[in-house]
Amino acid sequence: MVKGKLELVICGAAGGIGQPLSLLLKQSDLISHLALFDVVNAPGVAADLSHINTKSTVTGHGKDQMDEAMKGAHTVVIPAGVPRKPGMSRDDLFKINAGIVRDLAEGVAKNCPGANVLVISNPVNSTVPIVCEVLKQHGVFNPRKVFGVSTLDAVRASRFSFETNSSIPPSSRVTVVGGHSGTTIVPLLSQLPNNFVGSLSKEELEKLTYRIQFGGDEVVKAKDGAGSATLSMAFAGARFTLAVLQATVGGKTGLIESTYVNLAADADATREFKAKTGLEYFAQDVEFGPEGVQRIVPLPTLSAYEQGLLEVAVKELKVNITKGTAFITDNSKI
Ligand SMILES: NC(=O)c1ccc[n+]([C@@H]2O[C@H](COP(=O)([O-])OP(=O)(O)OC[C@H]3O[C@@H](n4cnc5c(N)ncnc54)[C@H](O)[C@@H]3O)[C@@H](O)[C@H]2O)c1
Ligand SMILES: O=C(O)C[C@H](O)C(=O)O
Repeated sequence: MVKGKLELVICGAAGGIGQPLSLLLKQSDLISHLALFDVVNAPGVAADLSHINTKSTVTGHGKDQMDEAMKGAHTVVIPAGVPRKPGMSRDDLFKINAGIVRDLAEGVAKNCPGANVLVISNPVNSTVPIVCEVLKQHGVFNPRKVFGVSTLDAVRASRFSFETNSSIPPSSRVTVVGGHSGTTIVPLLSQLPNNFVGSLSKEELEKLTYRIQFGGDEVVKAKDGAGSATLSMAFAGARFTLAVLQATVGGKTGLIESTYVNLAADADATREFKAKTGLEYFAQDVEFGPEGVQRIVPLPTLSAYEQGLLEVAVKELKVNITKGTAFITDNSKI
């Protein structure tokens, strides 16, 4: 095991997301050691990336080498698991991915209990509760360090808004709250400048919102059985991961991204929302700090349309969260 100042592990590193994500993160000087873990092909991907002339050392770890990959890691990114095929919902992935994510969370608890855990594997609305419950069972849960990576929703919201009205720069950040599946995805387009929402008809706003909510399905359909978003996800995943690293080790302040977290990460700021909705997890704007979540940014005033979207999202999230939590609490191995 090669040790540097900051080790980042990618679990599922040889996959459709894992490979381009590893490539993008190999370019970061914040990372000293990039450990690539997968049940297949990790050594080959690592050998390839290790030839890139940037700072980080890259190592590959196969099926029985999760512990060595994770030992002492600062940050663990998890895109491990199967993707959707046409006609499937993200929840249809639960029966396979829940066990994969559970086992990886066990590895975190054992090898790097203080690590940031960035969950990409679907269904995110349920896999984040799985990670949290496993860490709780081991007595190492810190809600400020577990993140559901819903950044792709924000990336889509920015790009699709620009396509709708080019007064909104494609690089503008859009707050997207709720969760990461269909109608749990609530883009707060009313927060965009230049009276963006006011410039849209009701139909245009509904069409844009729907495209953001179901952007994943658009890619699954277009890939026609070859999987789901990988390259745009790698882009979004790298943006999110680097924001976490810049805040936790890079000394940067004020960085904000929408991300799906356990609301205990900022209990004071979310107490009223949690009491009103009954939700323990929710995607919201988070400002990063040295310990992960610095604060959860209070929800802005929503439009009547967004309030309606939120009410639908809350109902579905409750089901998703309960499913993930129960997978661990009702099947405790410890
Ligand atoms: N959060 C998001 O916005 C978002 C976006 C796109 C895809 N996803 C999800 O990401 C996941 C991965 O998608 P993909 O297209 O990269 O799939 P993929 O099948 O191309 O890659 C998955 C990788 O995980 C590996 N793997 C499987 N079991 C493992 C285990 N126990 N330990 C370590 N590695 C393991 C596989 O060998 C494979 O290399 C899917 O669940 C997909 O739904 C999430
Ligand atoms: O749609 C999927 O299944 C993958 C991912 O969650 C996405 O939003 O692209």
